[in-house]
Amino acid sequence: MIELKHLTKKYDHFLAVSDLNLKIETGEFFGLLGPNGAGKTTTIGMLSTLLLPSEGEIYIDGERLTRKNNRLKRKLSVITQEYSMRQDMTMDEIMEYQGRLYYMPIKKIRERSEELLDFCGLIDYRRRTVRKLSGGMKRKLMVCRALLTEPEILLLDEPTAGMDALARRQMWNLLKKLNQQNLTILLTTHYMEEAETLCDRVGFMCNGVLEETDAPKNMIELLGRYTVDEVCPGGMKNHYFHRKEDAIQFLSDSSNETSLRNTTLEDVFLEKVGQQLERR
Ligand SMILES: Nc1ncnc2c1ncn2[C@@H]1O[C@H](COP(=O)(O)OP(=O)(O)OP(=O)(O)O)[C@@H](O)[C@H]1O
Repeated sequence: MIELKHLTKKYDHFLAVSDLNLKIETGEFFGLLGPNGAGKTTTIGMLSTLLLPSEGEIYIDGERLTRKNNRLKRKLSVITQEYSMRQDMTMDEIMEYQGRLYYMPIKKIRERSEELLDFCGLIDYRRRTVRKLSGGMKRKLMVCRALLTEPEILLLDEPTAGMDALARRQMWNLLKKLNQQNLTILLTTHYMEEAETLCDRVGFMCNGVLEETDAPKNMIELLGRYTVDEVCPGGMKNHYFHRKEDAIQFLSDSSNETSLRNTTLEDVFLEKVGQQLERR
């Protein structure tokens, strides 16, 4: 279990993450959502111990996480937004290099690499250099590399940023399969559909503050499962309804162009975070 207690990060006097309290259960898939600059990457940075909190603590399975606690740090693996891999190395070489960094026996590195590259659908490309991989393949390779040391928790900062629709879905399937094997996953994303599809729970962050956490389904239920989009003279308006009959009644009463659809997590996000952003 991951536990963040009063986690706070200041860059000089700028408060990037403010008094963040959050529990993520073992085996949970958690999504941290928020607009640009909300403090998501900073939170991942503190969890990976690359950044030191200004205040507060992080506990993993009840034990306090510090930079010096290598045994505890090995329970976590992080995938950042940058492709931090040598262009001239093959997949096999990337994996071997990583394993050696962690003093893994070569036999174990080879066995585990084979298993992971196969699991991620990369085995046929294992002798290809990073330079010749597509963006999606590079991201999957980063997942393989992060899992080599058999972590229990995977932290992913925008794992599908810039990916095309097919590569994104392949990554979703991969992350789902890993989570089904009881890997705890914390990801940040700007894609609400991604969070709605993958996450057991999501948290909305805005201006360094974690506003709300819940299952996407619950958030949608609370707002209203049915949305009517109405084209008004001033722009598009959304109306949310708990009962389909009420939404249909609204449609027939409206003189504007209207359409009925299911409410999505994106609607919830725009309702909650969008209003705060408009005030900025
Ligand atoms: N090294 C730094 N020094 C000063 N300010 C920083 C530093 N890193 C981040 N910030 C600021 O902290 C705030 C949070 O940044 P962070 O990168 O955590 O946001 P984010 O939610 O990950 O954004 P994005 O979705 O754009 O990646 C931003 O206002 C950012 O400008």
